[in-house]
Amino acid sequence: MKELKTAGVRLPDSPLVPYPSRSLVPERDVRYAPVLEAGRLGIDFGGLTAVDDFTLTIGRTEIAGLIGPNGAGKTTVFNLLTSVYQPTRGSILINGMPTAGKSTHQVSRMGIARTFQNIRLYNDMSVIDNVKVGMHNSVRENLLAAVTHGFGYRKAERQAEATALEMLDFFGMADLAHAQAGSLPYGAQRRLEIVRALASGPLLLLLDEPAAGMNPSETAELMENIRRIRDTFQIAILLIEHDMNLVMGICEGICVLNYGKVIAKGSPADIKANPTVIEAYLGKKGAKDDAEG
Ligand SMILES: Nc1ncnc2c1ncn2[C@@H]1O[C@H](COP(=O)(O)OP(=O)(O)OP(=O)(O)O)[C@@H](O)[C@H]1O
Repeated sequence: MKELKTAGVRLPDSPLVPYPSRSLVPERDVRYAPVLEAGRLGIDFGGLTAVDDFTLTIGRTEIAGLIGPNGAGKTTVFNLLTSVYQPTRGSILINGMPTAGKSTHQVSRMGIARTFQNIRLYNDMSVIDNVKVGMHNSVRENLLAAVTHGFGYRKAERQAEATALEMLDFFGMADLAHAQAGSLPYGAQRRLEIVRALASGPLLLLLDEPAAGMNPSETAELMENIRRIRDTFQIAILLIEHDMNLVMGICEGICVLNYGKVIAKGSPADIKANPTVIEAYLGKKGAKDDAEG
């Protein structure tokens, strides 16, 4: 397996004591404390309870899915996990540390990165500069050095450039490094968003509808890339996705939301066979066909 020199976060060398895992895939990551523990999370917008009693544990190297009908509260969960919203109730631990009261930047430094449902790149900037923006976590100390020691800053810049190129190469995009981000084809822009999120060195990567607007071959490539990201960087991935082939094909554990509440958790096989999910989300006939297929 290709080892990136500079990017990514490694699991600790010596395993922790056995952890009583409550993650979506209990047999995975049993020796490590979970990367995410969300406990009884809830948020109200005025009179509307968008998310309620949301409890989810994600293991260190788990690929997990968050699914549910339109308006179920999936993006709101991402906004809670990344401190875009502060919860009305409940708690979030990232790598064992509470996020209560933290800003989005602080939570990013704690190890969460995300992509958005609608692509949010700096279209006028180059591809590589977009990746370098994503690296702000690791180079921020060096920005201070820019003010105090010019040499340190130039060295940090060179390192950032090399790391960004290495990351782009990992996704087959090194030759596009100096193209304008906004000029890339749609699929490449989506890939760049993921590279940029990864560049911050997260422990947990949140992908909001990564396959939206992709054709079947782009989706197949995306699935392969998601697996490669997990295997190479040894991080956890939580994705929101409506493409059930992708979700069932790639996620080891799935959490289903309906009207802001968790209605099921389990393996793809469990979810496909769960009558509550079939009724609430997949549609009786579609889910039955899928489960039997
Ligand atoms: N800032 C907000 N103010 C008021 N209501 C909100 C806010 N954010 C989300 N909501 C409401 O919370 C509910 C959940 O929305 P959310 O976008 O999380 O659903 P979703 O599952 O991501 O849907 P989709 O699959 O369509 O993206 C919706 O009723 C939405 O209108």
